[in-house]
Amino acid sequence: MSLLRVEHLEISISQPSGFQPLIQDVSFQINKGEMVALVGQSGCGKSLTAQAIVGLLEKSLAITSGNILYKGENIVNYDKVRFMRLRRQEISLLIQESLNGLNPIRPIKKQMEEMIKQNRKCSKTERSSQIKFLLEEVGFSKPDQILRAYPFELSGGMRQRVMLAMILSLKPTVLILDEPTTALDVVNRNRVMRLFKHLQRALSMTILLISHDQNNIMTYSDRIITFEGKRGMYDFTRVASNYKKV
Ligand SMILES: Nc1ncnc2c1ncn2[C@@H]1O[C@H](COP(=O)(O)OP(=O)(O)OP(=O)(O)O)[C@@H](O)[C@H]1O
Repeated sequence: MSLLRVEHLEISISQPSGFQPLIQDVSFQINKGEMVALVGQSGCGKSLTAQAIVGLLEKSLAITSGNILYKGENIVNYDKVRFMRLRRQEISLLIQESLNGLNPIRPIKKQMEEMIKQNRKCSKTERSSQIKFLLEEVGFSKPDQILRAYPFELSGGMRQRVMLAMILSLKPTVLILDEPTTALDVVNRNRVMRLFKHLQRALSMTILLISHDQNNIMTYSDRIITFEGKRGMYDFTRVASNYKKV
């Protein structure tokens, strides 16, 4: 059984004349433990689909048709509380704007501690060693320096890796990455992509990667789902068997 299945999804914008569809008839499925790339031309609906999956569509937008099945359950009509729980416990979305998710006037340590405290009961020692472990996992060789820093003291790429460490502390089953590496330089881009691959394998994490970076897609994804069509409303699935796998 697929872990996540999107069936004939239609997302519309509310206008005085009624709902106008922005994307229509989007269908695909993702199996547990896969890294799947979602690709397609700009504006075809990749980000909207990701936002719909985690219940973060803007107020003016709505799912007007179709289903989103997670572990067999249709989550389309979840209320705010259930979506919040889903995002905390099951499906995390990392987007460029996540960079703004850090509080500029609180040191990284406090922010990471709070995130873990909110979501899991563990001792202070356990929490502190988990935080360091996560920062090392995302490529910081001196986590203590990062923990003392304020967000404004870090580069965009470093802040993104901190956000990623915070999201990983939630131990999501599914990680949706919307253009996760655009703020990073080439070295960190490759490092972060290798990290995602490692997480996929080590934790059997399921990853949905939205990216325009052909290199990332070809090198790291197991499967590619392509949105095609004039209005960004078609899709098909292609197994990336011809690509070099890492
Ligand atoms: N809040 C919104 N209000 C109105 N239209 C929107 C909104 N968000 C997205 N759209 C429209 O919905 C369509 C799909 O947008 P979406 O951001 O999902 O595209 P995308 O495939 O992620 O594009 P890109 O690759 O450029 O990020 C586009 O036509 C876009 O203009």
